Amino acid sequence: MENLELKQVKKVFGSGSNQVTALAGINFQAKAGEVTLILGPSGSGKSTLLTILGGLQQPSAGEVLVNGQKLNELTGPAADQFRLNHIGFILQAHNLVPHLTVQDQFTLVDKVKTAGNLPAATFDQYLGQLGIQDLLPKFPQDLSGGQSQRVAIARALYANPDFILADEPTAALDSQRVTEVGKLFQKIAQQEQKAVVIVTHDLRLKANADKIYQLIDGQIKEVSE
Ligand SMILES: Nc1ncnc2c1ncn2[C@@H]1O[C@H](COP(=O)(O)OP(=O)(O)OP(=O)(O)O)[C@@H](O)[C@H]1O
Repeated sequence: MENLELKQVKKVFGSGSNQVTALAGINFQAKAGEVTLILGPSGSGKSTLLTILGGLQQPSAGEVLVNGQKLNELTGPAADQFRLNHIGFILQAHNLVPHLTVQDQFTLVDKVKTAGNLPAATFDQYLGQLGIQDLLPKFPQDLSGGQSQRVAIARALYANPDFILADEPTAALDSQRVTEVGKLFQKIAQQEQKAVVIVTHDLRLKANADKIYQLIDGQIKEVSE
């Protein structure tokens, strides 16, 4: 798996006077080895782009391609299997399971995806870099927003996906943590040849991005920084 691509992707919600064009014909590519940042104001289409890229929702028009193969023609169990094996989502609602400890959030991944998850030594390193080793016995209700965010990042990384798609992964973090998370994403992209796509308002992540795009009113353009 090397790249994930949008070709002429449009997404329109509603109809008539309620119609909203969230994405107005997007061409975009996320490549293995790179952290790609997509910046944009609220309502510019960032979450829509990310969820279409990962196959969580379908475009109204256009194609989603994985290494040139059409992802948006996969449906039902085949689409679920593809997402499970290749895509790691870090979503705004961290979606931690309320009655499971942090440790068990990761054990649950092993139950759902029985092969290909990270070896314990590598995962321990990531836990250390995310500063969450001490949180393993805790329940989600006892975590701060920033701690939940870092656990959600760790859970996505644990499944060792080819593509890591993150929606505002650092909103609740202080600047030092943002730097650490940014460095971890970049290390994983480079050393493990993963493609990391982050949609965010958080300009602090620019320091660890390889490509930066701006999304405004459903249109995307690369910015040179
Ligand atoms: N399921 C939906 N039904 C109707 N409109 C939607 C739906 N999802 C998104 N939209 C609209 O599409 C536009 C883009 O929304 P989106 O959530 O992708 O933006 P965003 O850049 O992620 O915003 P934010 O930074 O606030 O999360 C907005 O006008 C939003 O109201």
